[in-house]
Amino acid sequence: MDQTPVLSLSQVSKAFGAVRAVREVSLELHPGEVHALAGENGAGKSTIVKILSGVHRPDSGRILLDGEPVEFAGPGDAQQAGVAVIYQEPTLFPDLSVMENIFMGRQPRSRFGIDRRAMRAAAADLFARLGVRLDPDQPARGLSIADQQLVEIAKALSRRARVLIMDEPTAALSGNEVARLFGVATTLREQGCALLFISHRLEEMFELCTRVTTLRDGAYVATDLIADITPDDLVRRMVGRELDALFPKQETAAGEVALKVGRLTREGVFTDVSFEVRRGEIVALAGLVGAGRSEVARAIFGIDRWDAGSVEVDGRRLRPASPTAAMAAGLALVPEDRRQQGLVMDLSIERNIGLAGLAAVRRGPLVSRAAERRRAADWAVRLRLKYARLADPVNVLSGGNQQKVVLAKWLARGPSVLIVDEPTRGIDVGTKAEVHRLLSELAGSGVAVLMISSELPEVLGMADRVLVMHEGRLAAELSRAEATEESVMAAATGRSAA
Ligand SMILES: Nc1ncnc2c1ncn2[C@@H]1O[C@H](COP(=O)(O)OP(=O)(O)OP(=O)(O)O)[C@@H](O)[C@H]1O
Repeated sequence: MDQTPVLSLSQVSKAFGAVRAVREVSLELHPGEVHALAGENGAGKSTIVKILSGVHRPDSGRILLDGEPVEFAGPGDAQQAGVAVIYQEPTLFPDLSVMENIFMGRQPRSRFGIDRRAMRAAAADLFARLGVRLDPDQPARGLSIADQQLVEIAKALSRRARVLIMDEPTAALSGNEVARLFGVATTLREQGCALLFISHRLEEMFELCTRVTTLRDGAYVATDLIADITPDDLVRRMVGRELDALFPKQETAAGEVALKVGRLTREGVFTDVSFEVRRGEIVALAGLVGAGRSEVARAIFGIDRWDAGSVEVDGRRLRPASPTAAMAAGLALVPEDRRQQGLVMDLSIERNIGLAGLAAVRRGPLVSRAAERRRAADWAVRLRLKYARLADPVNVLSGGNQQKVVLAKWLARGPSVLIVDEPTRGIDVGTKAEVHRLLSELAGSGVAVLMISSELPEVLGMADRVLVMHEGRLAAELSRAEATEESVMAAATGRSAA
């Protein structure tokens, strides 16, 4: 590439105390390219994003804008320079309309005040440029995450952003929404924007990106043309070793029914859901985002009430709407939204892992700190957690490593029925295989596992049976042999009868 990059980093380093998050990393973003930033959990990707967007200042090294050194004293400076970040879950003002969110503080004015007609036209124009349909007058409240991201992208465009950074934007999107986002990204690239794209899904990097820069343990590994490398090459660059099988599913004989859900209904959310999970089985709950899978899980675990039906664990009926009763019966739920439901952010890693399983480390009325620490250390190794000290608060961990702490917290409890909602979302390829092996081992040891997953390869690779939900109902039950990409998608989109 002979043009000058719009934005680049040269030999940039950043440490947090003893943690050297980014070490002498260089990165060039050219107009008209989608550049992937790859690396395992804790490799330093988000730190790079924060340096590019003016949130963190590098300890050493330079940021160059159009080839000239710049300093971003804060996010405002980076924004001024045309750098915009689209986060996985944007934070719009719910009570304002789509167009007010876009033009916040910069509304077009006429002699009589804010010119709503001009604002509406400008918003419509931005959406037309992006090739998407959204109503400028709609309130932001109630927009899907995918639509909220589009509002953020429109906002960035309206500010004439030249560099768009997307930090794991696809993690919470459905297949169609990902396709739409990729369409928008391609349009922006063709219009001359530079895009930096972060994802843990290899296929996405290969579909969308032109080049990829890989980080490992904060250090720069390589920048490659996507066309020149294979997914295996990329994994090797990220992990620094060969990977074992990604779906190490053990064959197990199914035992007694451990979880029995009968005609469970929550009005307006899901209807007449019945199924069983036996000891030793991994049953996947598949379906599109919004089909009601997480809602069923939350109701089973007692977080949400249900209107009709029953849940039995080991033959005993559960008291509705009581997570305490569910836990006492041997049920565990690893929630989808881990930050809000899974962790106490300013408590230490070891205390967070200990939280759900206090009984196991309790001697008399006291919790043994030594036992808690040993157990936390043991799980940290098993899940390849990247941390400085177990006494550090979980909020200093990278996003993916926080996910691992939630997993550890529930796995450490030794449940008899484990419900995992998107167990590997945000988790890097190296650890994904590890999590799959753990789930498989747990099932092998007699745990009944109900796994909600939007990743078809994970569903097909791990499940003994696949239940598919469509619009709040079970649309199909498929054996491991019957479950294929086509059969699951057909049921998930309502194209096949139960
Ligand atoms: N504010 C902070 N204080 C202390 N350590 C931090 C802080 N922010 C990041 N770190 C550490 O820096 C390292 C890199 O973290 P970063 O969030 O950049 O990783 P990442 O590649 O984005 O990971 P993931 O894929 O899990 O999101 C991690 O070890 C993390 O714990």
